[in-house]
Amino acid sequence: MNAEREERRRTMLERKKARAQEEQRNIAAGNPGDVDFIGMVREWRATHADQALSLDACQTSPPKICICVRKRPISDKERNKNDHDSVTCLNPEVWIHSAKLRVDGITKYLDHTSFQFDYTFNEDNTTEDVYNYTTLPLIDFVCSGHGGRATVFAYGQTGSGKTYTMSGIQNMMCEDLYFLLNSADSACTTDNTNVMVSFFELYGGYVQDLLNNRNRVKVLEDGKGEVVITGLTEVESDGPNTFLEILRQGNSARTTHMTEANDASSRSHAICQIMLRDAKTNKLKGKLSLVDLAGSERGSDTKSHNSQRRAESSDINTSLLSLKECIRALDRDASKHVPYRGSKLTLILKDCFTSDRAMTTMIATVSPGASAADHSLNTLRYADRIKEKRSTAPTLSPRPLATTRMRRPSAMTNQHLAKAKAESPVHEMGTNQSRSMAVSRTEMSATTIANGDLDLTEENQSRLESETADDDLLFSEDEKEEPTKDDELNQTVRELFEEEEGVLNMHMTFIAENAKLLSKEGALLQDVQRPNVSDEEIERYASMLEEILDRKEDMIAALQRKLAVFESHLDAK
Ligand SMILES: Nc1ncnc2c1ncn2[C@@H]1O[C@H](COP(=O)(O)OP(=O)(O)OP(=O)(O)O)[C@@H](O)[C@H]1O
Repeated sequence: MNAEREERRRTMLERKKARAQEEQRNIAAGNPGDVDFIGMVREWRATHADQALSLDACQTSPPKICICVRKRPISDKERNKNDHDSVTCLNPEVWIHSAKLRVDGITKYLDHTSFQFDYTFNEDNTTEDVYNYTTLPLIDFVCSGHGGRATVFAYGQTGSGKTYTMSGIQNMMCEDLYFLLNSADSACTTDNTNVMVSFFELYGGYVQDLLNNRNRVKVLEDGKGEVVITGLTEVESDGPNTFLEILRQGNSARTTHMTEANDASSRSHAICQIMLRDAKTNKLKGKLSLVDLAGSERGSDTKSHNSQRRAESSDINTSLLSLKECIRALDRDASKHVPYRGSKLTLILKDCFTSDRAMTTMIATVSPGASAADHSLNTLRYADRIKEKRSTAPTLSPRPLATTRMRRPSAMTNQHLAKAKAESPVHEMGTNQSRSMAVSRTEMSATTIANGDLDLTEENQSRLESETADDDLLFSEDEKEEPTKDDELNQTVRELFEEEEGVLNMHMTFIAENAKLLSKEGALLQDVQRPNVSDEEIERYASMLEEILDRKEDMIAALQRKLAVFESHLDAK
């Protein structure tokens, strides 16, 4: 027996030493954190690496809605907190690994959740990769001169890389836009088309003009259903250099605000719109909107916030829920309703959802840290719901991408790009590539209102301006009187999604609590299985087990009640 005990001790010591060595190796490689978990993820990756497809392999004719995921590299701040990388992108899949304990409360194992999108970009992919596969086709589409509306959204948790990705995309598109406008087969050329740029922020219910001292401007929808932002600056850009300068001005207005007002940037939606207007008639020939959305934190993060912050969060949640519904509606039958009045954000982007010549890209950004896994899962679920149903792109056929992907920057533009890169917080990484058991969900039905081109003649503009009252969000008299089925539907959709969010939150809490209880049960069982356990200890075991089982029963009953109410509302609506 002594020899056996010695042997066990020796094995344990060896294991401990090997673990410590591995920990040191992980730290040296900039990968601190739970050694076992890191080891399991590493092993998982080694056995699954061959699942990743090349980005080219996933490229089809651009879908009407393209949803992709970008994972950023783990940051020094996360490393210092001993956070570890728990996200794996195997294009077109993304996997979230969660550390779990078995019933014994000791044995660790990995739980994996995966989703599949059009593309997934890992930490080694450059912003240029993201741009080439997601945004470049949209620029081509808009430049074809047929009134195309294209929108690129960056969505994700605060700090997950939305602004990093969006500012990189902005910088890269400057040149391609003019290259395409000047290409031989283009219906839009710089001779017959004016490139107009506006840049504004939606913060706390206000629209602020980033190209004009953050002036507050008004959003209004006239009797014809056209949405206009009155007083918003549109700056003409005559080439890539001017374009970069406009972007720099808009971004710096945002950045200044960020330092002044805490982390306001993460609470605002920043929208950069590039309008291609007919040089003679001012008619809109194409529009590209680049939208850096506000951080997608959930209600649970805002419990400690004051009422203003909670109102902001509620505003952001409403706009993000509404946005999801509008993009989903885009992908459905054109006769269906688009609930664009659900928020100011979607109202402003109305023509991007109601035009039959619309294309949308959603770049969902995720932080790699295990501590952000819940947020990352929420981001991926949000993106996953948008892409359930697929339709093909509008009949306009974009020109071959090869022409645009081979960008030939002029010396002068290069200088500007270098300057812009130096000024922007964007730093590039290398290149690589990286497929869900995407949960199929019940679709919410809705009905579409067709919309004509936004024709901003001076007369129209001044008429709309004179109609502007003190309210920031105005509707024509016709619109006000209308009892609006839209509003009711928006409300229903919002309520349903808020309720769904409540169920998901409760379910997640249930899982977390259940895991804790399982650990307790494991420890309890182990304790009572010792030799020579006293009667008192067995009694204590029985009473603690009863407590645990009661707690479980309560939790299951509460979750069942919430689920039943939610299901009855789903059926009713
Ligand atoms: N792909 C990436 N490669 C390297 N660094 C990145 C990448 N993505 C983001 N970062 C860095 O991570 C940090 C947070 O990024 P960023 O500001 O873009 O996040 P965000 O989602 O826009 O946050 P917020 O909602 O608060 O504005 C920045 O320091 C940025 O430089």
